Amino acid sequence: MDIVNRFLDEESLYALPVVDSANKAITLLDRHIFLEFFSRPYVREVYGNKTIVHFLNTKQMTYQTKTPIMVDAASSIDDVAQIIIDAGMQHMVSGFIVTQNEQYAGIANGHDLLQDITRRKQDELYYLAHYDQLTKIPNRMLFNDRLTQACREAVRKDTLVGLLFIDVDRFKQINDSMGHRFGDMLLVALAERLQSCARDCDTVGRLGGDEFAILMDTPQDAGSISMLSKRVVDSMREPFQVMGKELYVTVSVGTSIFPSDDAEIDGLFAKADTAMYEAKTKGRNGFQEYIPGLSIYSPDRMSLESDLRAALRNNEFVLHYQPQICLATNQVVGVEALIRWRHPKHGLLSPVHFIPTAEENGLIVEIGRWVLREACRQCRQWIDAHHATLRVSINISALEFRQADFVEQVRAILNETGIAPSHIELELTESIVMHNVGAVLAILNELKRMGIFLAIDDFGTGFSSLNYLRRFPIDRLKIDQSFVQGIDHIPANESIVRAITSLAHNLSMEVVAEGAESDAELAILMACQCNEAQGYWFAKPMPADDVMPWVAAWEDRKAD
Ligand SMILES: Nc1nc2c(ncn2[C@@H]2O[C@H](COP(=O)(O)O[C@H]3[C@@H](O)[C@H](n4cnc5c(=O)[nH]c(N)nc54)O[C@@H]3COP(=O)(O)O)[C@@H](O)[C@H]2O)c(=O)[nH]1
Repeated sequence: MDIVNRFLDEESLYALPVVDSANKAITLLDRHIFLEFFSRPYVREVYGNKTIVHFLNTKQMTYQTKTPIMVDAASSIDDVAQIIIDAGMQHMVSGFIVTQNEQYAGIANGHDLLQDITRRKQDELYYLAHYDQLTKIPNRMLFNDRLTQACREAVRKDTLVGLLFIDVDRFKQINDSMGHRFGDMLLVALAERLQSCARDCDTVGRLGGDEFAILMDTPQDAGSISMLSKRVVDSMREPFQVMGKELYVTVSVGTSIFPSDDAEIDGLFAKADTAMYEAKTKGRNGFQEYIPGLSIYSPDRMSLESDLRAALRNNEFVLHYQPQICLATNQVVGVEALIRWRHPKHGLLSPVHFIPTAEENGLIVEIGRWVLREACRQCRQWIDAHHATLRVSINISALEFRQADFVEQVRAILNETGIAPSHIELELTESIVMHNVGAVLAILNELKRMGIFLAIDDFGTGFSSLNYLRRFPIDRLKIDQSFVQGIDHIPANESIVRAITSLAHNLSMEVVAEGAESDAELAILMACQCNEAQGYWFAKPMPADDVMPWVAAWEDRKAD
């Protein structure tokens, strides 16, 4: 072997330093050779111990072999370290030639190697324990630690600490439609963007999943924390380029301040989390500071799951309805059914608190069936009592839609409640319809044959193939509210809404704009030729009993 000869010839090699490079193929010279070459005093000791050959359990190799022992190519220097340690050879002076593809790499002194590896192992362990492996930013443990330190420092100096809790809107949909690798790459890009918003003295951390946090060190006042929150939300306006695709992402941010909101770390997190949910409830893509009175509801996943089962059993869900207005006639043409949870302890909870978990644990199928039945029953009652001609739009989750008997379930509920299919619209997301397109097309065609209306919800936030879109029997595209909000002063939003409207009209679809809140927004939506709109400008979602009186009042107001 070249390497052996070279090794034996070049005594000077003995003095070379340890080469410490992980993930290289490693050759361990047979101890017979290095024992001859290296320090005699240690012979006895090594003889007395297990040999590496023995340790590796490589049967064909004996102690006397002159052939270098090849460790698996995937072995790293850490494996060697493990061998040294396990074989009880800490006291060996020298003995390892580390090569890659039989290239000389260096000579290791047992002590040095061990020390070096121990130090690096410690560094690695610290890194693993404190940094998120995907995004390379501090993980929850290190973030908590820094927050604790910052709060101690703040007490000493009588200053403040700001906590921003950041959740990516609709991350599950992105993961489901684009795959987990794409989702991972997006999280990496998000972490970078968040870091670009913060100052060097702040800490940006990943708490897990699609949750991030920023520790704002010694903010001047609550205004500085709001400014950072706004910067974070605004920074998402630029689309992300991930794996050759362009994607618009929004985030919801909740903030809390030490010590005014809470003097304990857990309390600060709970309050920022509560504020974040409030931001989501207000339509996502925004920030909210914690204000006393916001109901704190942040159960762990397990308790939420069992609470949700109990909620189904105890009939704690309720539907609220938000009017949809035809912009040409100003008439109420439909209502969207939106679920709420009348929680026995926490009052009326927004779906942002429980729909994502229900989608993860599968309970959404049962909840969705309840929503469908209840919305159909309610619509039938409005028709019977008020001769209403309303259409009720119902949100359908991916898991519900993918049930093998979804169409049959819909048909059975329509029959059971006696509602005509032309009063019902199902809202599906882009991620539902653009997945397994052949099967989806068959289901959509079947629903369409029944006479049900079909809409794509949150249009613009996912990926739609225009080729598929034109083949689907879709009646309406609902433009996501993130493009509607601020449309009067964000030129990009207006361009997006114009593009979607023109696309929809060319495909013989109508457009509903979601989240219209101001006169100015509404004026632009009309100028963009949107067919319908819904949003707080008209009305917030309301209990079923308020709908007909609201419709009557709207008609009266129109007549005046
Ligand atoms: N699978 C199901 N998902 C459901 C169901 N019911 C609701 N949801 C989904 O939960 C998300 C949050 O819904 P909600 O808190 O009800 O918020 C809706 C509106 O209240 C809100 N909205 C409407 N107008 C405005 C406005 O002018 N400003 C503003 N800030 N928010 C407004 O938007 C939500 C409507 O969302 P969408 O469905 O996209 O039209 C939401 O994702 C619901 O889909 C359910 O039964 N099943």
